[in-house]
Amino acid sequence: MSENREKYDFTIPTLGLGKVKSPILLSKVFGDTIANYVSDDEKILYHIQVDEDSPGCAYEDYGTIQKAGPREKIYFNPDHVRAGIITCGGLCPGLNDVIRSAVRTLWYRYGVRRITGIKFGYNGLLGAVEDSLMDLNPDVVDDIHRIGGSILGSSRGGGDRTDEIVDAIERLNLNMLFTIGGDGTQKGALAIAEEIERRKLKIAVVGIPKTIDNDLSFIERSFGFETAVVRATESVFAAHQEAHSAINGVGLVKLMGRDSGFIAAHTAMASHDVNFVLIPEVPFDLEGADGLFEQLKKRLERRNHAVIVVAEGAGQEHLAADARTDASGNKVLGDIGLYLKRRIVEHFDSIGYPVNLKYIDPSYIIRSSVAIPTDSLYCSRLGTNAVHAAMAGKTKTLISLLNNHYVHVPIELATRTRNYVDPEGSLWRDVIDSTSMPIQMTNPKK
Ligand SMILES: Nc1ncnc2c1ncn2[C@@H]1O[C@H](COP(=O)(O)OP(=O)(O)OP(=O)(O)O)[C@@H](O)[C@H]1O
Ligand SMILES: O=P(O)(O)OC[C@H]1O[C@](O)(CO)[C@@H](O)[C@@H]1O
Ligand SMILES: [Mg+2]
Repeated sequence: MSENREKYDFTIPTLGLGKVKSPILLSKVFGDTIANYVSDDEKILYHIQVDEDSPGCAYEDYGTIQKAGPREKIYFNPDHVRAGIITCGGLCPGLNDVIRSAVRTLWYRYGVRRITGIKFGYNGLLGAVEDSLMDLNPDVVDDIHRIGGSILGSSRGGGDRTDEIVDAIERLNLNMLFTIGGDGTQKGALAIAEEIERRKLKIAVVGIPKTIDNDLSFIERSFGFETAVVRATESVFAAHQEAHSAINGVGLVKLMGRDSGFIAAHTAMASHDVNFVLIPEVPFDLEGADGLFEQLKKRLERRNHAVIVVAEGAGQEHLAADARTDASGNKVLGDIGLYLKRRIVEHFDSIGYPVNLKYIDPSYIIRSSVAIPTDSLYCSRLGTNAVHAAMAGKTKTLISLLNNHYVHVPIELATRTRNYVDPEGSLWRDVIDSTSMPIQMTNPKK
């Protein structure tokens, strides 16, 4: 097993040595009940699974990751800092919590007074919108955790115009940029940081990973994900209630999850009412003995009602090919929810076994909602650690939670691959167990 493990290079790029004494007064002594500075040498293990048969089974061979947190010596003199914060890509619960925490840490902990919010993502830096800048301070961000969305707005597209973006960053005199966004945003951030390096500028680029789909690698759980699952279970409860109260009732709920079915998988397990979970990682048939129609019929004959959860990226093979992409280059997906709704009703009508199907698509209600407390707390800590990283001169770096520690992960590593539900892993196995979805449905013979 351990032979297959890849060794990752977790080296964190920096702008230079930290020579400035941090204005945050912490301790270097363990046991004095005062929080300690974190040194660059404090690391955690990436792989914690131990395979006892293999020599040197864990430890350094498989990568150690630098812990995030306040450094005793920092790179930037806080008086000289001009920080920029940007949110890009789709909305996600907790964006405002991250902004709030970054602003408050810059202001109160480091004494930074020049903080600029860039509105509507990378397009805001490209002059595509009027009044694209916003001064940020603790008063402005005081209550923003109580509202969903991002006070800065967001957008797709434009991220590949790296030269123009760096020109704008130079014009604004920024020396640190916080990029809050998903894989696309962070790929853009890396390109920006590389151009900054080519121009021999000293500007830190630190990412805070955001994706409601939970599909970023090297991030244990992305912020907003728990909120999404909580909100999604409310829709499943409604779908179940409707289905349970009808003759041959079928509740069909479509959830987000473009390439990865984490929200669908977790919601199914958290709600205990779901019978069929359809995710992008696991193909399924509609027709045939192991197809959805036949298995749904069996379930209805047995229990009179059924609930199906489908992730938006599931079953795309059933839909007409669509070559379109959005402004960021993401593939435009076919609407699998509406397709299933139509096909299920048509099929059961055609066999003289009509069903009463209620369809719920709560996607944007979920995505724009306020973060639940556990997510809010998480966002606060990500924002704070991002500021510590930038002040210490880290760049091309993401803040992540791994093995229950806040750590620095190179953006290059985090954006190299996507995080998927492993059809052969324990999460999907437990989904199958808890829903009793027939296992043969998940292995179509094509
Ligand atoms: N490969 C890339 N290089 C440079 N910029 C990119 C790249 N991919 C995307 N971007 C830019 O990043 C921004 C956000 O990308 P995108 O719309 O794909 O959302 P995201 O950050 O992946 O978040 P999510 O998928 O959660 O919505 C856009 O402005 C887009 O132009
Ligand atoms: O409708 P939009 O804004 O293009 O975003 C939809 C996509 O954004 C996401 O919510 C990711 O942020 C995906 O789950 C979804 O596919
Ligand atoms: Mg993305």
